[in-house]
Amino acid sequence: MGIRLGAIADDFTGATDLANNLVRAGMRVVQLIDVPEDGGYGLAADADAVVIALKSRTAPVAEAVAASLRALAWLRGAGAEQVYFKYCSTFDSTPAGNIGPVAEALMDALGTDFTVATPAFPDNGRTVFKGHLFVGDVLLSESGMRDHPLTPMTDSNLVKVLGAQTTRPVGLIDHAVLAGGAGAVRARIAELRSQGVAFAIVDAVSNDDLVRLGEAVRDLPLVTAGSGLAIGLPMNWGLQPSSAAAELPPASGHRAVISGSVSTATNGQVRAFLDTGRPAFAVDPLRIAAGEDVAGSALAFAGAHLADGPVLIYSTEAPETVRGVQSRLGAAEAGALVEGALAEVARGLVARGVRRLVVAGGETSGAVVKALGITGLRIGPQIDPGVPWCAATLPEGQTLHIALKSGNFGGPDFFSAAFALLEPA
Ligand SMILES: Nc1ncnc2c1ncn2[C@@H]1O[C@H](COP(=O)(O)OP(=O)(O)OP(=O)(O)O)[C@@H](O)[C@H]1O
Ligand SMILES: O=C(O)[C@@H](O)C(=O)CO
Repeated sequence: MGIRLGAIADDFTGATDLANNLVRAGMRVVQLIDVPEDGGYGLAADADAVVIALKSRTAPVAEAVAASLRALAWLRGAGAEQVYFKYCSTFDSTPAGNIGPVAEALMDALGTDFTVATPAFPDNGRTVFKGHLFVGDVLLSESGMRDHPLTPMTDSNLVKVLGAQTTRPVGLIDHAVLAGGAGAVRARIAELRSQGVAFAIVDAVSNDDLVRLGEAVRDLPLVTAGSGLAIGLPMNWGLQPSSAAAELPPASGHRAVISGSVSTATNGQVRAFLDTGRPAFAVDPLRIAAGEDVAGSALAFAGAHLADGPVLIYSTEAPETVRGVQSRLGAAEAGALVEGALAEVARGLVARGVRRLVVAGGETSGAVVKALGITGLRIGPQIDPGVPWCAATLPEGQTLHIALKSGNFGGPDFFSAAFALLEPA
């Protein structure tokens, strides 16, 4: 039997976030790192859903479209009955805008003239009302996303934002329709379709809204959303939440955290870890730039402390410190130096017996997973909203438990909570 749902995610930690919500709603999920090169369908054996993680969010439009179509072809080969295009819950898009063109290309390839679009994820404070996206209590355009270096979001009106990214008409399914249940949503979809509307932004302020929407879109070949809509889809295949969907092999081996994230949430989590007095090593980009073997020093430090419990290797710093480094080295160069060093640290930690690894930061996660040669992840139990433990089979055959944390996700004691979750009950 093939998979039920096939998903294409436009970034790495976003893919894990989606997979996590699907698992919580009862699906067994495998996340693939990019499209497998030669078949690779064995990776999807016994999965209900496969999420393919791309790096297409900020790629040039033509590249994002081509990668998404490659992923679609693989998912159809795996038997996917419905396709889910996952983007960020803050609808991150460059001014050129990849969400519209990718969605259009997927619609054309699937031969469908209509789809829905909603980044709502109420559990993480993302809600859509009258087509406007809120982040916590403020409009998207008044949130920190306004100043994002790659994807600044200065308009909260998603009908307008998506409308600027597509030649096709964009409409709205508003909260009053959602309140009427799945039947009312289906009727509104039929109405919009008859008017030639191709995309409907959908309001959702609660998980109940997303469950109603999930039921209503059961027969659409393509849905587009943040990770929130995932909670309403598995039940369309008769699947119910169950802990069995999140089962991973038992975990053992040394524990470590690698943090290359510079976000506010991660800064707090690193501080909380340091406050516990556990061993921690700071990676300084300026020392790497000066030619010092910082990764080697970090590994020597870790080697001396791994037996005592989790070790943290981090480059996480407050925004003003990061800006200072970036002004001396250039932002891209600083990022590349740190990612290279942390990737080497990851390889060295695994060689020293680390089998439970937490990684903080989307770019950092991508660099670490690539360095470790991981091609697929089995998704396990949730640590905090959007972040599950996963199990990966390393190229040498060992199992590595790994958690990939998006910068802004997780509570203040995330690192300790993560390891506690893996302890036998
Ligand atoms: N001290 C530092 N100085 C300069 N750049 C750094 C420093 N520490 C990390 N970086 C770089 O900053 C970038 C952080 O991106 P990353 O995606 O890993 O984390 P994030 O942006 O906080 O999280 P997310 O993208 O998941 O929201 C990486 O390229 C990383 O190498
Ligand atoms: O939807 C989100 O906010 C996250 O899954 C994400 O995409 C992080 O980059």
